[in-house]
Amino acid sequence: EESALGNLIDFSRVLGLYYGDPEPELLEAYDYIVVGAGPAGSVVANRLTEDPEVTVLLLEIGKAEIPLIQQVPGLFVTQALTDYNFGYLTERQRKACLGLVDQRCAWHQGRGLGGSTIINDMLYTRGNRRDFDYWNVTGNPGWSYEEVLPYFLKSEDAKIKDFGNNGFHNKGGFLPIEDAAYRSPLVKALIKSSEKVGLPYVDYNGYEQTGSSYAQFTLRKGRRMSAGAAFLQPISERKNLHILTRAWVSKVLFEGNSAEGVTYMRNKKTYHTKAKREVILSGGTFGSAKLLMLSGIGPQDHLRELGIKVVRNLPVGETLYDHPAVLGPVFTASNLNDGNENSNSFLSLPNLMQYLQGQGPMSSALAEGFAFFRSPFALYPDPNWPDVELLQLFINPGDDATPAAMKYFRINNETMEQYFKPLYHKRAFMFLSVLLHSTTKGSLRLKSTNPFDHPEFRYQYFDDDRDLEALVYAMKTAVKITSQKPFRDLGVKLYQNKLPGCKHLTFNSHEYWRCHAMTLTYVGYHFVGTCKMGPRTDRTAVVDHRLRVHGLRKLRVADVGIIPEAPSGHTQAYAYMIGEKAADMIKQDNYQRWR
Ligand SMILES: Cc1cc2nc3c(=O)[nH]c(=O)nc-3n(C[C@H](O)[C@H](O)[C@H](O)COP(=O)(O)OP(=O)(O)OC[C@H]3O[C@@H](n4cnc5c(N)ncnc54)[C@H](O)[C@@H]3O)c2cc1C
Repeated sequence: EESALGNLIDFSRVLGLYYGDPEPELLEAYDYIVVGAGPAGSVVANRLTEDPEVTVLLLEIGKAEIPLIQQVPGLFVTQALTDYNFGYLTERQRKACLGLVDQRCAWHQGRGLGGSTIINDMLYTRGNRRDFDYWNVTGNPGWSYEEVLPYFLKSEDAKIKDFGNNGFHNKGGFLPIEDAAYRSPLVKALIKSSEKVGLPYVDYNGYEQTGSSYAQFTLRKGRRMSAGAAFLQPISERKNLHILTRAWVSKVLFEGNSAEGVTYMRNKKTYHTKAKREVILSGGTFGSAKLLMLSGIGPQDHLRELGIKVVRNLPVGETLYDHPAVLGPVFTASNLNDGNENSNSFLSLPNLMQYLQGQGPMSSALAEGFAFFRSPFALYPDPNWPDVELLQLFINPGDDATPAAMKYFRINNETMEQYFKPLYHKRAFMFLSVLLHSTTKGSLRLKSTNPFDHPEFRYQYFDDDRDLEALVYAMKTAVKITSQKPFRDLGVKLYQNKLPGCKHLTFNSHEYWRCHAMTLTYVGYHFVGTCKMGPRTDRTAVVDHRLRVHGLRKLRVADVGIIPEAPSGHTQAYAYMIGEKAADMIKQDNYQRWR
């Protein structure tokens, strides 16, 4: 990350989006201070400043987004190689990431005005209605599906051809949700083939999630719409919102048990700013947990070990879930001549010309379609509550002649050379097999009291063997789906080359797929739980149902870190919804006017 070009020259000053005066004359105190401009923080800052009387300071470590590069969906994997990524790594894995460099997976996390939505894959999924009903009945009133749906809708400006008018979508919000402008023949085959194995074509953001579908994206006319572009840029004229980039918040300041402001560092100087009403932490699952602990809120033994004065003993960082995933299975498609053979054909002038008109493969996030279904290892008995997902991509890492994909996934040389490289001149594609309800739980702690240090992660993929078995089931289902006629017509065949490390096993056997998953482990990037929401009686909870930190005043957490269990969907939609709901709760609790 230190060597990223953007760290030496700040291109965002000239090429970045404009969100208002980048060096506003600061007030001594603001009504609200929001820490972190990811999707949740951007929504909170936007909604609270609808009232021109209310002042908000939004502090963000990263920089303005550069649309020229970051809004190109087809360049998705390269975004994580820039300094818009914190560049975290897992600890060395025992049963996972075996084909990756040092047996460590990349835990990319975005930073900048938009947070991870600047570097994410733009897939928009709301999970399952049962997630929210479960949160609601486990001590979080107000979070049932019926109660959160209006907040999903509030953000949304949907253009979805087949399902736009089914009652689960809205028009006119800040956040565009669109179909991809480009669809490969593979995703069409996915929908038809899934139907043949009993997975109907559905709006997975609609009434029921089980089935297959074209993905919906945070795109506008083939360009990425980050949270910054969607929620901050359009309100750049508001004088009551001050946005500071490159501002690293290092501490929340307390008087007794009441949050009174923050300390932040910017341009090597330290500043203190006061909050008259509240401090809202939207630093993301890792950022908010880290900041709470640095401020004395966390497990008291851990804080004392580091010499941090304890403000409140709470289980911050003690819960950490992800969606464990696998790169694969991989398939070849001998009858497919769609021009997406490899990076040579993909990064072509005709494709670039098409992209400029919001079309063609470069306008696509590379992932195209989903199938959501249940494995026999599902945690919850409800038959309509899928625990696994297949995400179909129209390419594979072997298509990339640049080091981008290899670095993004951390694929080691041996695996790249022997397994993926032979596919460069063949038309091949892959699935990502994803486990939604992981039972493997990890934790996050501080490495030191230095706010710039990465957190210490304790998370071992497949710690619970059930997670691995569920993923193997998903991979076998991918093989079943691709053996149906619509895929066969495209000449689709399972790629039979064995992975290094799995060569002693019979190809396509149960043991082989277990080995594949352990070798080519992928990360869901859906980290949740470090600031878990739950009632005071829940000894694992950090915030209550109104997102107030237990036992403290004037302090809330509003980001995906509050999600109590591994969710049924990718998490950006959750973040936008949490931001919308948090903003309303803050207004209610502060008797603030809103439109
Ligand atoms: C590579 C990748 C791909 C993904 N793909 C998808 C996808 O396709 N679909 C999907 O639904 N989800 C996806 N996600 C996940 C999704 O983007 C996140 O869940 C979502 O962005 C979380 O939103 P958030 O507001 O909670 O926090 P974040 O997006 O993490 O934003 C937090 C912000 O706070 C800032 N911050 C943190 N600490 C401080 C501090 N101390 N001071 C000042 N600022 C601070 C950070 O710099 C960051 O900008 C992906 C994530 C990644 C990393």
